[in-house]
Amino acid sequence: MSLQPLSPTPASAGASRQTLRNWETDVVVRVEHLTMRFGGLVAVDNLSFDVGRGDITSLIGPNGAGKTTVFNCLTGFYKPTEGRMIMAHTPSAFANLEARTQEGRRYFADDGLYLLERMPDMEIAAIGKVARTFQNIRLFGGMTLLENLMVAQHNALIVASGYTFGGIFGLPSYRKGEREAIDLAKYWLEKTNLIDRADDPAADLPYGDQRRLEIARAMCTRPKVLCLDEPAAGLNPKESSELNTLLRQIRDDEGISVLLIEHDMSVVMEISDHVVVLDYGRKISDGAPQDVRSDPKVIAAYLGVDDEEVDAVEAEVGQETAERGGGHVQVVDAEAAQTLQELSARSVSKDPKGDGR
Ligand SMILES: Nc1ncnc2c1ncn2[C@@H]1O[C@H](COP(=O)(O)OP(=O)(O)OP(=O)(O)O)[C@@H](O)[C@H]1O
Repeated sequence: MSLQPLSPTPASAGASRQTLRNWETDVVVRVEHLTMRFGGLVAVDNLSFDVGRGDITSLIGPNGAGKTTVFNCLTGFYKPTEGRMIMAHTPSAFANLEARTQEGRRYFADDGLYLLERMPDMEIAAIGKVARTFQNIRLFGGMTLLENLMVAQHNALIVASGYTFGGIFGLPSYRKGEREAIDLAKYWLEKTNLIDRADDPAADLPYGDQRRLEIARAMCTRPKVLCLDEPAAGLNPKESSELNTLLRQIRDDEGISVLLIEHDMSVVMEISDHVVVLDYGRKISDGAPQDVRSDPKVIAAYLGVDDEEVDAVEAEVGQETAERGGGHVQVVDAEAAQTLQELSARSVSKDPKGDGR
């Protein structure tokens, strides 16, 4: 089956991703001064960062750094204590931001501007076009793969039924909507290499396939931003590599912006355009992967050293660079990436296939 990409291939596709810094020039999601408190615990502390349109942006940090809390705020599961989160469907959405914010409404569809902190989770998904997956798999195990992807398109089918009994009476608009929903589901089953199992119950799939089915289900909601919470958790190296390919396709072929929480540094460093690092709810580093991975503050955070010891880590990283002479930054980078990978593996203490929370 060959279907057109869901949205035009972005102009950036095929260009050297390393040279693009979309988060500085074309922002799809802006997080401004986000704070989330649980009683006395500050899980996210005055956090600001931008997600570039058409980028893969990774949110990393040690366990408990606040990454999932940021996702829960962005997708409406938590109402943030303070801060603003802006979804911009078009680059011009920011033009009247301050005036629009004063108006007190939740979103301005004509401007492509969505103030996510004001919107309930259903609206964020359906209108804001932000989709997500969870740390723990949340499929309908007794339903087939195809049915799982049809359920994800419930909103579109309700519209196609004219908000009536159109489905039961077989209205032409409903039949057309249903055909489109099946086509879209098949498209994503093919993209995720699951088409041969379309009629099997989701619970019968191996773990790695269930992870990909979750991504397929999120894509069936036709998002503009896809938030993935540890999609590589529990995957073997071959499955991780397939996941990298899939996420690149989602970015390059579909033009979807991806926001990723991930502990697997091989995934993060290989596919990210932009990395934001949290520690104790605060941003400690923000930039291209090659800059972030050799940032002493990041290495120190993963080592769990105190603030006053960061200088010592910085000196050590600098000394290694000097010892290897000029032009050896790559060597240090590779070592730093390896260090991060090891430290991050050490910091993941939970069972990735477990319930999480
Ligand atoms: N609903 C909640 N009630 C109280 N505390 C919470 C709640 N959700 C998260 N926290 C706390 O907020 C802090 C940040 O948690 P969060 O899950 O966001 O971290 P994380 O970076 O995603 O961690 P991990 O990598 O382990 O998933 C932790 O101290 C956590 O215990």
